[in-house]
Amino acid sequence: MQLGTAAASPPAPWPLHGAQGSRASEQAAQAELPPFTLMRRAGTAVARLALAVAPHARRVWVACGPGNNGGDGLVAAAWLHRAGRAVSVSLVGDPARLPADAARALEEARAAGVPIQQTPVYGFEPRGEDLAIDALLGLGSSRRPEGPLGDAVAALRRWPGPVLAVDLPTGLDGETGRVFDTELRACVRADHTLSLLTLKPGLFTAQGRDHAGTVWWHDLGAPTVAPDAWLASEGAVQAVRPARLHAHHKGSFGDVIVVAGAPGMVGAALLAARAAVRAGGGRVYLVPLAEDAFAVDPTHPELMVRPLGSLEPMLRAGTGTVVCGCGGGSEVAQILPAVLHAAPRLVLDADALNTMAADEALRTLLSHRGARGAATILTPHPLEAARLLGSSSADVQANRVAAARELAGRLRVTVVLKGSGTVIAGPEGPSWINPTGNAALATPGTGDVLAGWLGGTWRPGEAALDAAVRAVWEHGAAADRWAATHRGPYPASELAEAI
Ligand SMILES: NC(=O)C1=CN([C@@H]2O[C@H](COP(=O)(O)OP(=O)(O)OC[C@H]3O[C@@H](n4cnc5c(N)ncnc54)[C@H](OP(=O)(O)O)[C@@H]3O)[C@@H](O)[C@H]2O)[C@@H](O)CC1
Ligand SMILES: Nc1ncnc2c1ncn2[C@@H]1O[C@H](COP(=O)(O)OP(=O)(O)O)[C@@H](O)[C@H]1O
Ligand SMILES: [K+]
Repeated sequence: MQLGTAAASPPAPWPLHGAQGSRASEQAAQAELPPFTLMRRAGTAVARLALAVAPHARRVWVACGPGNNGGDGLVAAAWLHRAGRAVSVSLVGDPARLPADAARALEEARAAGVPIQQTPVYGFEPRGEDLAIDALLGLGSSRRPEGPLGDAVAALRRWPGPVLAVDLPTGLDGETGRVFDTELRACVRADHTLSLLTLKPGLFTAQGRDHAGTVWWHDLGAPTVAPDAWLASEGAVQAVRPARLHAHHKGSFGDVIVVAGAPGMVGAALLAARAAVRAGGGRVYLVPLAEDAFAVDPTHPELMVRPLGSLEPMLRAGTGTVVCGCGGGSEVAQILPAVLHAAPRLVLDADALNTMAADEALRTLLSHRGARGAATILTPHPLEAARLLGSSSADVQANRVAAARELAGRLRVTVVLKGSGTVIAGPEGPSWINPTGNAALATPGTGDVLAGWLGGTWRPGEAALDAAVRAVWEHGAAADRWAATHRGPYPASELAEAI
């Protein structure tokens, strides 16, 4: 099934399994089924999808690797050959060393009369094929493809026609979405990927989206194994979208206090506050950190602008969600202790995060919030997360789910690790990956909008994780609607009005 397909009711969240979970699922299925059953199902599913995505294809090239991923490709090749397609297989690997299932697939493909070329791919150029199938490496992939495998990947990258990847685009780590080759060259860029047995998280975050194309999933009829993470869906978001009842009044939704905007950065605070209004926050107060800031937002007179001196009494009232940090500069340091102490629900972004990264005492205050049941959501981009973890953004990007989880556990907070495939993680339970959003969001201020949106949508009493999953989905969905009719970056001020 294709993810996101329109259905009578919006789809539930999709279960994601990393390498360990996928292997556990494979073992559970193998234990129940006669030998070769899973591979036959896998290869057949690949062949059927090939015909569905490229019904015109008369000639198909299948690049098969040295493991069971190659075996899936060989089953698909034989199936397509029997269906009357002109199939050519390039087998990269020693036929004598194939695992048992793949060896059987090779035997059957040969018996069916599929032309199979060995160790060829160097210098391979298309000869009129209409579709290429990447069955080089899947779950067993652990390092940069080199030698003949690297040549085959290069040939697939030169390929001008559509590419269907079996299980994973070769060169991509299915667990993390990192490309093994740090220069991002030795990885197939597929138009379609059919994830087999389980859906792999790496298809949806880090470099995964750019290499997987449209993701499809076939569970091969295997028993279900508890997921490692969830992919958010419209249905999952609807399930946690709070109702606006007829009898609701503005006090029903909770106040929002945006404390942000150091001198020269007041725009960031405005973006957050405007988004909080749009998100349905009850009363939205804007407390600029810059003393000479405006006293009213003329285009949004519903925003209540208050001087910094009024913050502490407002915090003492103890009911509002506080959004803190957007464009906060070094000035944010002065108010963080009070905010950490008093806010019942707190969203920390940008300079609030950088300030905490440099101040252990503030981090201790933060983790104490978790211990006393006060909820906090951190919205770092990878560099901000790295500063908090004492690592590098490359380390964070190498395993985004693990990094978000580590940070959530250390500080006892909910973490929204932003970027392609935003990760939402709490200290316990499965994490979430968000599939909405696109590179139109890669422009200044869209993170401020997200922080404000989160503050405005988060209801008193609601779990931080639910609010975060919903806000990130809606923020990305607005960008997807916009990108359907526009090119280039999405101006943050327009996004703040549109979600
Ligand atoms: N078993 C079943 O019933 C089912 C299996 N299924 C299918 O099997 C796939 C997993 O198969 P798999 O475990 O054999 O791993 P696969 O990805 O084919 O590669 C392993 C081989 O590649 C080699 N290798 C790795 N990286 C390399 C590199 N950079 N450069 C060079 N060599 C490299 C590695 O060598 P090694 O690392 O051990 O030296 C090993 O020889 C899975 O993705 C799915 O498609 C599903 O259809 C469900 C049913
Ligand atoms: N390629 C992308 N795909 C999806 N979302 C993206 C992409 N690039 C950026 N975003 C989103 O845009 C926002 C940018 O936030 P951030 O980096 O904090 O920018 P700023 O601080 O300028 O507002 C985040 O929500 C992030 O997830
Ligand atoms: K593959």
